[in-house]
Amino acid sequence: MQQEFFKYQGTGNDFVMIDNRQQTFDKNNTKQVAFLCDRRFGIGADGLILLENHNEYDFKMVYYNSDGNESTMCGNGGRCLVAFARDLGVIEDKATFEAIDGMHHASIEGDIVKLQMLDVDEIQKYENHVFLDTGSPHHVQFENDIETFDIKTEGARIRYGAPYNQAGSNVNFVKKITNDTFAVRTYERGVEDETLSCGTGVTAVALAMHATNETKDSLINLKVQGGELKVSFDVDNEAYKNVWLIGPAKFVFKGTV
Ligand SMILES: N[C@@H](CCC[C@H](N)C(=O)O)C(=O)O
Repeated sequence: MQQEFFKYQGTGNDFVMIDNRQQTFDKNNTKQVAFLCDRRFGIGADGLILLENHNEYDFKMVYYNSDGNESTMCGNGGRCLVAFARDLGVIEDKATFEAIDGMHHASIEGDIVKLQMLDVDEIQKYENHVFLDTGSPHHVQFENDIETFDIKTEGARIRYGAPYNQAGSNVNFVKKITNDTFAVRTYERGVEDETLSCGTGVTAVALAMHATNETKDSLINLKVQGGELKVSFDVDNEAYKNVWLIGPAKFVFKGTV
């Protein structure tokens, strides 16, 4: 059977999008998802996302990593899905949708998508790193040599090492640029490589930088390999609420495979 697809990217984190409102996509076919994401034999993407109908909300998001397995929340993918939903005529400029980590609000203006992320009330601080879950698990650590650092080798070592082991964590390397601006490079679990941007990752970095007093700001600029994102939040005691991930999400091309 021929499969129509749409390709979107958010700061270089790229996704195959499929309109699955008619439930025609075989959701358990891990090999097919991995094939569609393969950059040499398939379309090529960091992940694949299904847009499905939802009883209560505008739509439902189902996210797969490029290894073919369904995974936890993808922030850039969520932003791209909002752009896809707008382009399909499912929404106008506002959306409420369900993802694996719960309900999300979003808005879109041109190609800028604002996506509300999970509230975060547990941030684990260690001597050399911070761990938190922003819809997906994230290890955050400083790396001053960020431009030349071997992200893939070191990221994989941390991702597969204790305490994460096989279940794994995404790994973010951070360099402070100014009090409200940080450079970030991310090794992504399920892609098993560096991606050009990670939405839940930069969200984790912004909250981790605030929680460790590296910044007092609540609107943080994140420079990633594929562009720039912003994260804003409110702080209530030690909890982070009203967390928004903001940045571009763009249609690239569509086709049939
Ligand atoms: N690219 C994503 C994160 C996707 C999930 C991650 N690879 C995992 O399995 O934990 C983002 O933009 O948040």
